[in-house]
Amino acid sequence: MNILILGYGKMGRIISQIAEERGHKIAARINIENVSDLETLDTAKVDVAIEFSQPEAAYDNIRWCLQNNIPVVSGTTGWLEKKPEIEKLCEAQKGAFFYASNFSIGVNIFFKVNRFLARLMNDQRDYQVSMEEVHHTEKKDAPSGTAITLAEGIIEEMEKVKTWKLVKEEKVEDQELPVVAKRIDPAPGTHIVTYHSKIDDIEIKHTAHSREGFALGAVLVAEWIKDKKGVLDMNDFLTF
Ligand SMILES: NC(=O)c1ccc[n+]([C@@H]2O[C@H](COP(=O)([O-])OP(=O)(O)OC[C@H]3O[C@@H](n4cnc5c(N)ncnc54)[C@H](O)[C@@H]3O)[C@@H](O)[C@H]2O)c1
Ligand SMILES: O=C(O)C1=N[C@H](C(=O)O)CCC1
Repeated sequence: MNILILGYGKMGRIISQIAEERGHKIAARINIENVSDLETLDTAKVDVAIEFSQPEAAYDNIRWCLQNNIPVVSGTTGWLEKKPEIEKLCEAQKGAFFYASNFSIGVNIFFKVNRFLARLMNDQRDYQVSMEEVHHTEKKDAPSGTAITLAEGIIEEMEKVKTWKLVKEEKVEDQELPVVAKRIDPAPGTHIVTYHSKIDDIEIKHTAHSREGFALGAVLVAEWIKDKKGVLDMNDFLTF
């Protein structure tokens, strides 16, 4: 396949490397400095775009792909207030748009464990749920997209939890799920969900050891999406 890389930073570089190791060609590597290269790119020769850029760039990048009939796989976090507009455009263009806050298989298993635990804890009124995420200091958004997906899972499963809130210390109203975001180098991504009571704590934790799992997941999805249409996510891709 001919893959367009939109965002050639920490993630874009690993994605390019894995894509080439898997026999794909890179049509172009686009960063903030060479966005204008898109004007002369032969879009007919691009099979799929993989977009890992920045919160303020993702919407325009994805819109450009859909307008040029290029299936697009995006992992950029921190721009999701505009996602409904992209979904509308995707349907109107009869295109393909795939979004995941986290492409690693391990985290997607963790998402399921998180929901299962939240369902069990729904009846346990003495426990207070909280979350902590740890990422490297260059990360632009907080909390992480992964933390938001975890929080949304908990909110859907637990009646008493109505919203999540980014906090410095874990002391909030009973209806709010507190999320603490720590920035410590070189952390590629750690997420901890804790249920605390006077008697005991229950904790689940996922630690990424590198960015490889995110990047491989994105390339595998790009291979899978080539002939698909519509608004898609990890529930469409994964078989578990
Ligand atoms: N979904 C996942 O699995 C996952 C995993 C890791 C990171 N991420 C997200 O991916 C994004 C990128 O992460 P990163 O660590 O590679 O960041 P990074 O800062 O290392 O790289 C981002 C790159 O985007 C480029 N960029 C800026 N504006 C652009 C534009 N208009 N068009 C194209 N490129 C542009 C920058 O030049 C930079 O090189 C972040 O939002 C991060 O949260 C998601
Ligand atoms: O390094 C990042 O930035 C990451 N972003 C994603 C998120 O916000 O959840 C995934 C983990 C790494």
